[in-house]
Amino acid sequence: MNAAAEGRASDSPTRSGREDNSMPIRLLPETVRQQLCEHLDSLDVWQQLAAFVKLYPNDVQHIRIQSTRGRSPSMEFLNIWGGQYNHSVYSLFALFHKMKLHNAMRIIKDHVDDKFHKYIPRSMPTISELRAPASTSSKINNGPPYASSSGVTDDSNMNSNSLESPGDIRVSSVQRAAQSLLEIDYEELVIATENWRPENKLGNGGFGEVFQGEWKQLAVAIKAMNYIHKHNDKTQVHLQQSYNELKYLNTIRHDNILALYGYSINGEKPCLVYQLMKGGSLDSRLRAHKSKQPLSPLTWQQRLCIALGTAKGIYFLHTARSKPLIHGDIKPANILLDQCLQPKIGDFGLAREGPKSIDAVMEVRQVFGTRIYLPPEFLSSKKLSTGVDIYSFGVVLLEVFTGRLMAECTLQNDQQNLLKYVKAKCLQPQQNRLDLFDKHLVTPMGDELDKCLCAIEVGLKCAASNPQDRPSMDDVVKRFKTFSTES
Ligand SMILES: Nc1ncnc2c1ncn2[C@@H]1O[C@H](COP(=O)(O)OP(=O)(O)OP(=O)(O)O)[C@@H](O)[C@H]1O
Repeated sequence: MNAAAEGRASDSPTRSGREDNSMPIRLLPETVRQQLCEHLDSLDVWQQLAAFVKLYPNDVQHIRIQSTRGRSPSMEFLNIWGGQYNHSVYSLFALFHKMKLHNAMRIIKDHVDDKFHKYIPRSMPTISELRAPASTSSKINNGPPYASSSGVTDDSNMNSNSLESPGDIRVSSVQRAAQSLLEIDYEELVIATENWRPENKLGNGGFGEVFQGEWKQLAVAIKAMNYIHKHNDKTQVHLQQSYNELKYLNTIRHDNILALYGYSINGEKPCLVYQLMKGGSLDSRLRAHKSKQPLSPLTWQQRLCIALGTAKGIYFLHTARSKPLIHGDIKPANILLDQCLQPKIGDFGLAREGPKSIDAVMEVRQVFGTRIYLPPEFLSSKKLSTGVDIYSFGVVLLEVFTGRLMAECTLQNDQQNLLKYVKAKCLQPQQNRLDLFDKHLVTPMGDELDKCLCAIEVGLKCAASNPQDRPSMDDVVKRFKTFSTES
């Protein structure tokens, strides 16, 4: 009998003998299972879990097949390990403990005896742990560029400057990152949002809720973290929750990068305060025809301007410092639009310093980002370069001009759908290519048609499977400048 059947993980955390009289995994409430699986899927750890409990190869193969069919691999793992092999929630808790999956321990802690809670580290969760996955399981390892207590670590080959474990984060480094940033009194944010009035809520994100408000005559968006810490260690919360946004967003000033105004840590919940982007996210704008109060679709010219602005923002990230900064999660949801529909790139939770130069490649231990926007060399060989952002940008371009969203293609079980479809269309005569364009507005004509076809062509080049075939962001910006009415 292998370890999976024997319950190898059950001798921990206490090693005081089996504690398997706890609830069987299969009886975990559905909401908890769901939350747990979304979290584990976002970390992409099912293979490590399966290896740790020595699941039979045919079980592993079963999970792999189900995963390619769009099923949650973590749910499959639980079904096998918890169902077939009848392990208890305690065993699962012990397994997570061994694998340092601390947030997973937190998710199921109410279903194991209180005496084991002490095995959950007292340290505050990292950004990666706090970022509950989005509604799909496509987001993988949201971990920021440091070894996370979720057990997912980056490669030791990585430049040490870009690799700080939560324990390594010094107050001084965060203070440095926050130096030019205002510390805002929480009460001012309560007033700004009219006491977090539900009508002021812009949406929910992985970190918590986002509200709009008026603070000192300034229209702001306030991200209120939903993690309520219990250890009264506000400095740690500040360090670990805000570090990446502070470190990167606060040090980069560019018209196409979202402005971070300040932070607040003296209240009920830690908050980050940003410029309010009245046009919402590009993602919501591309889906606007489906909303209850549909907005008019973006015009072709607006799409071309959004493409140019986003390309400029990425180019800046890749070139502003001696080492490129890789955003790592370029997608329509992270491109925000101001009232004039100018784009700004936000969400630097996954940004990291890249290899030594714009053309260099480095290997990392874990993939991070949103799977459907990630290139094959990163997904399969964990090769990180500026090419990752370029590929993601290419996918975004195809979405913007075709009006077809990758997430929706994925629902039809074929992530390559959009790329394949566009590639095939581009081989056809121009007349047939007209079908490519977003059907929610009049097909472009004349000069505009040429520009939009070129934009799609650039999108396809950026999303080339071979990173060598992708253009540089410099080339992309130059190309879009010629399409734009901007001088
Ligand atoms: N500065 C802003 N101005 C206007 N709306 C914003 C701003 N920042 C975020 N939002 C909106 O608030 C909602 C939540 O945003 P948030 O960035 O927290 O989550 P997300 O990007 O959807 O998810 P995740 O953080 O998991 O990637 C989204 O609808 C987003 O468009």
